[in-house]
Amino acid sequence: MEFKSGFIALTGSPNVGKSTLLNALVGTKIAIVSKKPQTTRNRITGVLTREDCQMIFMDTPGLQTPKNKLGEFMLKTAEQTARDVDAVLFVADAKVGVREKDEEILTRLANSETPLVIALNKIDAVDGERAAEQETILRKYGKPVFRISAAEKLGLAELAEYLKRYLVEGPMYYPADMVTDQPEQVIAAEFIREKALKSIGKEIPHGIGVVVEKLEREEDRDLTNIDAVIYCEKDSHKGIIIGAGGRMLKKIASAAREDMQMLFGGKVFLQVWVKVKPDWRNKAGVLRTLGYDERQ
Ligand SMILES: Nc1nc2c(ncn2[C@@H]2O[C@H](COP(=O)(O)OP(=O)(O)OP(=O)(O)O)[C@@H](O)[C@H]2O)c(=O)[nH]1
Repeated sequence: MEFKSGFIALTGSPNVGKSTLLNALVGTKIAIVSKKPQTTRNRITGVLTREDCQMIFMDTPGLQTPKNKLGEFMLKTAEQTARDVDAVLFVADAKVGVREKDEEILTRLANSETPLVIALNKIDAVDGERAAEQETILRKYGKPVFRISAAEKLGLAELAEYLKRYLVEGPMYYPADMVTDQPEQVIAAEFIREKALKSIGKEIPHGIGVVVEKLEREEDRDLTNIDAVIYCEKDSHKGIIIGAGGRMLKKIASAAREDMQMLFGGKVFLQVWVKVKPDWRNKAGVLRTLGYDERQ
């Protein structure tokens, strides 16, 4: 039996459930899920290994009109990824419906040489009629459309089976037990960012970045020591993140620590600081320190 492998880009508008889908397909919490749009900023790779094949998923940042350097970088990364892969999996949201922007992107993707597969997600949240209506819109592009629910794990086996046809005879790029190639620091930072976004709600819209400055293992004690900094734009935001008596920061850190313990195994000792760096999103240099490398 020949072994097949390939790279598949996950793309679609913000908040349609790409990260949830990646996690559901790969089976371990890697990509970051949040109710806020635009939470995926890194190209997090999920690896699905089976006896006969390996699929490497790229979780691309949402495609949208860029508003600042970070946005420009995100769009560029998404488009580059779509060109370099064996297939593109476009995710649409049955709840919100197919947007004008989705149709623009689908038109572009359908005309490109890379095979395109479309998934209509969140079918658990709509009735059959609504799902059928959205599916009709998506079928216009003459590409396969799958109805799925990433959250309820519906239709995922069929989707994965279909995607296998785009794999090509090739090596196992990653060891069978590996689920991501992101450096642990980046994943740890994403965990903190996700918890902060969830806890702080709308008060600091996208105005934070997280850097893990130290990640050291003490194998004999089964302990990982992590130091991280949350960057925000304003003093008032720093106050919100820290919270009265430091309670908010404590809540963020302890929730993040739980996820880290699951990922790294053993105990995690986590220390988080909050620093103000005005306008951090528009500074290419800072973006690089935060792990968003333009050269990728
Ligand atoms: N009802 C329902 N909700 C879902 C499903 N999949 C994802 N969601 C929810 O949709 C929201 C966005 O999910 P994400 O996985 O973060 O979406 P994303 O496309 O990765 O978002 P970006 O990182 O902004 O591009 C979260 O609140 C998820 O819980 C689904 O199948 N059904």
